[in-house]
Amino acid sequence: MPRSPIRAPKPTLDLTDHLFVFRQPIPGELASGSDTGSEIPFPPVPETIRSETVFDNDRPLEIEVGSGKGLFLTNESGRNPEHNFLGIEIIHKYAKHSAARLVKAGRSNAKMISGNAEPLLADRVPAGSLEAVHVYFPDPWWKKRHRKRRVVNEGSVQSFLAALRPGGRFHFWTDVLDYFEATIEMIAEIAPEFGVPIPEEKAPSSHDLDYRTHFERRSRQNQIPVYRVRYEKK
Ligand SMILES: C[S@@+](CC[C@H](N)C(=O)[O-])C[C@H]1O[C@@H](n2cnc3c(N)ncnc32)[C@H](O)[C@@H]1O
Repeated sequence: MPRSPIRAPKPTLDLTDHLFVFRQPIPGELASGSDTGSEIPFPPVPETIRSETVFDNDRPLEIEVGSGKGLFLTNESGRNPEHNFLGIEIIHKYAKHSAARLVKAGRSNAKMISGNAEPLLADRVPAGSLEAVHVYFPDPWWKKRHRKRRVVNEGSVQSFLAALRPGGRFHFWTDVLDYFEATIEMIAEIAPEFGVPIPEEKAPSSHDLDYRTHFERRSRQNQIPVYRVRYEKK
């Protein structure tokens, strides 16, 4: 199913407090991050990602990998103002769109990073520091030879596990049964500290944006089954 187009935020909307840009250096390229073109003004990601460096306070930090249009971050940061929420989205225009949504909603406890979540989780998040990692409806990469591109893979699961505090949560929802089953099996094998998956229920929806994410809305409106679990680190 194709994704619906998104509108670019108004250029007058100031996103600088809500959007960091992370660009991995490309060998041979100057360290200026020139692949973001004229959009360099967004601040770079702090060397260490924690509430103190990103939000200037010490509240529990939850990270969402692949935020898409930012519905989860916007809703959840409103519901839970005592926590901080950081979304990481690799497609710049979606990261900007999500940041704009957070600005418009007046959220001071949620921000976006435009960039690849995998190296950020592996290298910049201190061990045992996160309250939760959320991955909702990751790109399926159906073809067998492309499966190694899946964002939930052996390496990222190890990073999530290391980054979470004891008792911290990893939420994984998808509508791709094969992805779901392969992930459950892989976690049981390589990350027993996550224990058994805990089923999560779909919440009743009272209005058109009252879903966990845009992809959850799309699946539910099209009667596509969704597989939802949570792990809690031992
Ligand atoms: C299928 S969409 C789902 C978006 C949203 N989670 C939802 O449920 O509506 C998956 C998103 O993950 C993003 N993504 C894929 N790989 C990523 C990575 N390595 N780091 C950050 N975002 C990534 C994609 O650009 C895309 O926006």
